[in-house]
Amino acid sequence: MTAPTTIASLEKYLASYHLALVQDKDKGKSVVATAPLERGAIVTTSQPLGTVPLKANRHEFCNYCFRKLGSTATTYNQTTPLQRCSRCKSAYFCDMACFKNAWLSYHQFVCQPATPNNHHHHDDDESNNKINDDEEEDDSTLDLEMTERVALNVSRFMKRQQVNGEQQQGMEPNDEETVQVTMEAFASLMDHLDNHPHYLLDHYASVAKTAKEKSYLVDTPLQEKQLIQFLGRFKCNNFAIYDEQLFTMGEGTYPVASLFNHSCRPNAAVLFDGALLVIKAIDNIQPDEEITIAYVDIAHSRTARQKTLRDKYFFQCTCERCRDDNVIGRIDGMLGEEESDWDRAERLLNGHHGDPTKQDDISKHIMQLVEEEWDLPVMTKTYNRTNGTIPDRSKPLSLQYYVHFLLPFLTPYLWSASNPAIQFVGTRSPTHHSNSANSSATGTILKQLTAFDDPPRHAALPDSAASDSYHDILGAAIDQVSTYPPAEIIPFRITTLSACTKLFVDTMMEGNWRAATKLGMYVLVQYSIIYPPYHPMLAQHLLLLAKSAWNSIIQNEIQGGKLETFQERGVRRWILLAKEAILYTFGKQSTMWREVLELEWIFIREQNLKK
Ligand SMILES: C[S@@+](CC[C@H](N)C(=O)[O-])C[C@H]1O[C@@H](n2cnc3c(N)ncnc32)[C@H](O)[C@@H]1O
Repeated sequence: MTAPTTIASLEKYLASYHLALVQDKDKGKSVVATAPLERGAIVTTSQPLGTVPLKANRHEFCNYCFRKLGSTATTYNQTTPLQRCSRCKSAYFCDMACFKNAWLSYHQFVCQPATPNNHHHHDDDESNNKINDDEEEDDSTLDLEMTERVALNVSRFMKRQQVNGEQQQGMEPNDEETVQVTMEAFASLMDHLDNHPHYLLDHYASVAKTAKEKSYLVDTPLQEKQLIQFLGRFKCNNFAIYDEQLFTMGEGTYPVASLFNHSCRPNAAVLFDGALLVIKAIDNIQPDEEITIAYVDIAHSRTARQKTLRDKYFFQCTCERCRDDNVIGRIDGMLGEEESDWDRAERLLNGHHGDPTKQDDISKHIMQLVEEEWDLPVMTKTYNRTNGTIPDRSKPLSLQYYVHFLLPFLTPYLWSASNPAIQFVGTRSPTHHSNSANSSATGTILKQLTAFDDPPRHAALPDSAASDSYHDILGAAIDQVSTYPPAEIIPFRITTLSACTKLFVDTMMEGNWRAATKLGMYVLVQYSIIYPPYHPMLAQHLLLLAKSAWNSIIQNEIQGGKLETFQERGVRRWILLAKEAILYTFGKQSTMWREVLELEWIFIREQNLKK
């Protein structure tokens, strides 16, 4: 009746992906590569031991497989709505197949006939209050639901083991994640129960008690003590399940993926294929190198990241981004601190009386710059790679100068430095759209990237970035901007980034594409500094920026403006970089891949029409 104490099947599973577990004195287990892994490669996949959809939006996706309608290329035009469980009226599934799977695995136990209180049919929930109620409920019930689902799976596994005797360890390598593999990984996870604060331990105890009293768990050999241990593991191991737009849909217990340690400069990223978690290499990884993922959004300041890592995961991060002895570590000094909870509370209490350091006033100020002072055609012509101009060093570097000064460092040169296969040869040949099914994925993209009409590197600005190394280019960019006198709104601060990301979304929603493009260019500069080049956030952002810039061109033409080559060049570069990044992250099966191909197709067609 005990959990697996061996990890033989798990190790065999990892070995089939060229991975090994090693013991690290500070981190516990670590996953290392045993063979070179190419950027874009699947490091491993991980099956959920339990998933819980967020209550507030569980009507938007299948609660079993976590696919949204139309989320895959093949089902894009499918209009069949999700099917709602007719009994509880609060769970949604793609079809009978998903419903049956969910029913067998957990839904038969947790499905309660609908009452006016637990009835969550979205169409009936018109009032805002109702939706808020749902959200509050999420926090208190999510742990219980996760405990129930995981406990059901674990006890089922234990029962099967009793019947079959101890699992026979086959000799063959297992490249499939069997239940045995998942269970071995789960049993090996840290729970940090010695570190959790008292109020959480009390919460775990009460959740465990409630779960154990459920009719379907009362007779299992699992004790409350073990359920408390599960809850401890959930807290420092579980994943948010998100969609392609990176919106959270739910939470999942993924034991195999939980073996990977954290870095604020990760070399791998977590993506989801429905409810299957996929870890992908976002950089080339060498044998013996540790594979890391980020547990927190690395766009946060060092203080904020480290606080979450301490409070939720109980460790002190010492990754390269968290140290000051290297270029990546200098990013945090540049970003500074975000608005603290205290500042925010004070701002809400006191209103905001014209203090330009406060977030709302920052936003107003930025919009004024974007709408009135930032002349995109003039700036692009002034600060480009061929003519040698740099912003006046005696004046503060305001937002638009920052963007036009830094963009040439970062895209394309930072990209080509991180991926030698990308070359900017300065040819002016038109881009050929080749998408033949049998050409290799990367081959197609790289050929197109060489068709950039950027000038060759020796003609490029700034000179100090003429080095081939990613770190040198980034270091030079950081050096350059720190020599300017401080601006009223300091462009490289994290507070400016958060204001601009919000404004970028707002202006896109308003259809103000010209402003959105400028804000998007600023966000691209910051993301290029903060995220590794093939990070999913960068892929997603490049696509949004390309779309905004394209819409801006169209909007301008409708209003009688004339098309400028610099605009086309920008859109083309962002489309190509988006393709490159999407290919290595979300992959060719994703909606994003289809979207970027569509955008490219429209773009090329329009260009050809004008010839
Ligand atoms: C999801 S688990 C990762 C696997 C874990 N090392 C193990 O042996 O089970 C998260 C825990 O691993 C440890 N950990 C992860 N990343 C770390 C890092 N960069 N430095 C130190 N400890 C880390 C922390 O104890 C954290 O709570």
